[in-house]
Amino acid sequence: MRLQIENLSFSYGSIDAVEDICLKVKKGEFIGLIGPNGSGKSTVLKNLYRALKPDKGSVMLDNENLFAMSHKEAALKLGVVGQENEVPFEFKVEEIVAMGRSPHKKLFDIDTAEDKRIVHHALEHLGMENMAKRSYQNLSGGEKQRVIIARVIAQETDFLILDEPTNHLDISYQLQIFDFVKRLGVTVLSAIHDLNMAALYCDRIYVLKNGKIVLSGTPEEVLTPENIYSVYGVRCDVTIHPITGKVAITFLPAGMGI
Ligand SMILES: Nc1ncnc2c1ncn2[C@@H]1O[C@H](COP(=O)(O)OP(=O)(O)OP(=O)(O)O)[C@@H](O)[C@H]1O
Repeated sequence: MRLQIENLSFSYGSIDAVEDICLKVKKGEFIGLIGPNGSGKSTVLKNLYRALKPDKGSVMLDNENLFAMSHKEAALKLGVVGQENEVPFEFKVEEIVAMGRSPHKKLFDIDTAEDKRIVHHALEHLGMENMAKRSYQNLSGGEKQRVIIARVIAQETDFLILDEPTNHLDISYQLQIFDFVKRLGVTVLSAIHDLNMAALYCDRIYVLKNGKIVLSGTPEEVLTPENIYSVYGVRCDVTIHPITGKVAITFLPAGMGI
């Protein structure tokens, strides 16, 4: 087991954001975390990448207590794309991506030819090589998102935690990012809003509602019209797509419901 979360709970002051979360991720799995706005997806992920500390529960990464690891040890194992990616100073795109190499280095180590090759390779994969010298702050939301994904690729971890990684991206980059991450063959835990994307890419899905996991299973098991209605209050039609062989959801506007 790569990741095992047991009974994790977290409150923001008096707001109980997530409660008794139990979740497992096996090696090589692509796991989706879905649920309505405010259901607690980011809070769970922030507790994993240690932006927050759980009030209760345990998190084991490769059978080690995640919270007993140094930040560097954790960063060598876990790559993170969070939701807030603002950078306070003026950095070039290639400098941001090079930050992904820092867990592999000691303080004051300079970038080696190998680091530069990895950074270039990551930018190339995201179609950003011609933007390497641009200032990060002047990029569009989608371009920034691709730089942050290039940075996590340059970090070369085999476990990615992604919080809405395709937020801001047009459909071509959404598919490109998920295809790319899938091809990497790494273990992934990702919050995903788009249920059709979750159906296309996830091996298993956990569903959060009001801070609790209410369902889990394969996309076929979880993404049924009944479940989607009970979690989101939205009517839909679900079929198995003839080309992808995956669940395809058509949402039904008010008045067109069954
Ligand atoms: N910094 C904070 N202070 C207080 N409450 C917070 C804070 N961040 C989140 N919350 C609350 O915790 C709950 C869970 O929020 P969270 O951001 O984890 O949900 P989410 O499922 O990721 O939502 P979204 O889909 O909108 O990104 C919500 O009720 C939210 O209002």
